[in-house]
Amino acid sequence: MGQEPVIAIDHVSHYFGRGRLRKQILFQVCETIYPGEIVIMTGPSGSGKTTLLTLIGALRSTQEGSLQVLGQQLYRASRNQLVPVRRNIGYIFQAHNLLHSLTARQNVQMSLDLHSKIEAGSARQRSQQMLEAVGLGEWVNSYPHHLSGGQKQRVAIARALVSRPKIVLADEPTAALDKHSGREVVELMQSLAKQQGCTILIVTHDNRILDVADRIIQMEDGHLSSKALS
Ligand SMILES: Nc1ncnc2c1ncn2[C@@H]1O[C@H](COP(=O)(O)OP(=O)(O)OP(=O)(O)O)[C@@H](O)[C@H]1O
Repeated sequence: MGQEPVIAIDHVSHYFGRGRLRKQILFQVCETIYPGEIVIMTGPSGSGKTTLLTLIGALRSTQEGSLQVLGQQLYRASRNQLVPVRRNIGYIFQAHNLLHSLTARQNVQMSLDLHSKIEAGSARQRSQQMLEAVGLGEWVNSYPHHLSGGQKQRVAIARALVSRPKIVLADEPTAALDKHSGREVVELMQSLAKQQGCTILIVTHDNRILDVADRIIQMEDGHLSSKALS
């Protein structure tokens, strides 16, 4: 492709447990993901998808192999080296993890507060605009318990994208949603990400959203393979 990869995974293995209970979960996984790609990872429950996603997200330590994310080697990286990588990643999880005591806007703005260079007034304005972009302009001051499942997930998307991350990692983003809202949510992620030029990696069991991907990869028993787009 002639471009630097955003994510370069080279013979990454991962183990849980110690001693006799030590169990290998990922086996020499290799994969390269380029800027702007939307990649969907599918595969059976327990095959290691979330484990790989959290390794890429620098949320757990790489034990074996080489894992480069945004040019930073994560294997043996120091805490200080991980912080800038995490700041450039937007995370969207199945349980949207919104704070119930904060309004939709405050939940979104929280993610900008981590970027100390953005001053409060502009953080507020950007959060508001992002909520408008996900169709929640009228719900900016609502608390999560007044929002539907789909609306909460849209707040989580606004929160993940407001800081214009270079990578979005989403774990089962549609699991709690009905067919219509699930589709809406991924199409929204797709269009916002294309506008911002970011790379998206989605883990899903949801066959209804496979067509948003540029590429589908399949995890099976800790082994990753490519899957032809039908
Ligand atoms: N912290 C942990 N300690 C021990 N084993 C774990 C831990 N986290 C995950 N596992 C095990 O690792 C394997 C892979 O789990 P992982 O969550 O990565 O699978 P998955 O493909 O994402 O599954 P699902 O689709 O059900 O979310 C499973 O057998 C799981 O039980």
